[in-house]
Amino acid sequence: MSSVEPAIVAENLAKSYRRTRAVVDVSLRVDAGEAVGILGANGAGKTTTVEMIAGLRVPDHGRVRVLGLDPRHDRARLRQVLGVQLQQAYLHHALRVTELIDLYRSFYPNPRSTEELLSMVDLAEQRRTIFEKLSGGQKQRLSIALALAGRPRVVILDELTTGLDPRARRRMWGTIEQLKSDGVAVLLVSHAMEEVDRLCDRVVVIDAGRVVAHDTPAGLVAQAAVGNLEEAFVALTGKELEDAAHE
Ligand SMILES: Nc1ncnc2c1ncn2[C@@H]1O[C@H](COP(=O)(O)OP(=O)(O)OP(=O)(O)O)[C@@H](O)[C@H]1O
Repeated sequence: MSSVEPAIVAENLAKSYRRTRAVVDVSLRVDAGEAVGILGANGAGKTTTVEMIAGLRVPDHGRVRVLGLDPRHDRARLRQVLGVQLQQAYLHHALRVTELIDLYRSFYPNPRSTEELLSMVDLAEQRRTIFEKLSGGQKQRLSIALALAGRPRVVILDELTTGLDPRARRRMWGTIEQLKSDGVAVLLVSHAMEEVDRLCDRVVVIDAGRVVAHDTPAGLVAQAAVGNLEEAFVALTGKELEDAAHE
């Protein structure tokens, strides 16, 4: 594998659920050490896109490679290099935080230590808490720790900080910046403009299953001739980011 190989390449992805065309045509690329954001209104096709990239859904059309691996055929090797945090984590409700972390660590040859993971997501005090007793934000932080347990070279994060308080959010941003400087490739689905602006080198704007813009945050603002990323999003898609209004 050459060092210039992109971490993620997705070409012309499409996926329909019965009559819903969730993803019509999405292409994107993420290189090592960069973060690429996917912005889109509710139902735009963001989660479906990242699920196809992670190998959790089979595309109707298109091609995905993650570090040169085909998610459908190289599943076992992919699991060693890819960390995925999805919106709904299906975790064993009766296990304690450290039991879940240690379970995930056991999947990898050289995992992060339990202490490092607890500290990265600020859950040291909850180490003995049973999963179902965690708050929503704590559950989310745990799912991020689990995604990072195996020192992945590629990370997919769906709604990284939605529902987290400002302190936890800043801490997660620091974690992502550290991952980037360690050469990890990050694909980030977000509704939070401030987060995308701060963390993402490039942004893919999706509307109704298609890429409508793909540029740096500053490039999108310039393209739309507006004052900030949120205004650029509205100008490019004609939609508000619903969730952003509630943050
Ligand atoms: N399992 C499914 N079965 C049927 N339709 C689905 C399924 N998952 C998603 N959809 C539909 O596909 C479209 C895209 O959904 P998707 O979850 O990919 O969008 P999203 O951009 O991630 O939205 P959100 O911001 O609300 O999470 C929506 O119309 C949604 O209702």
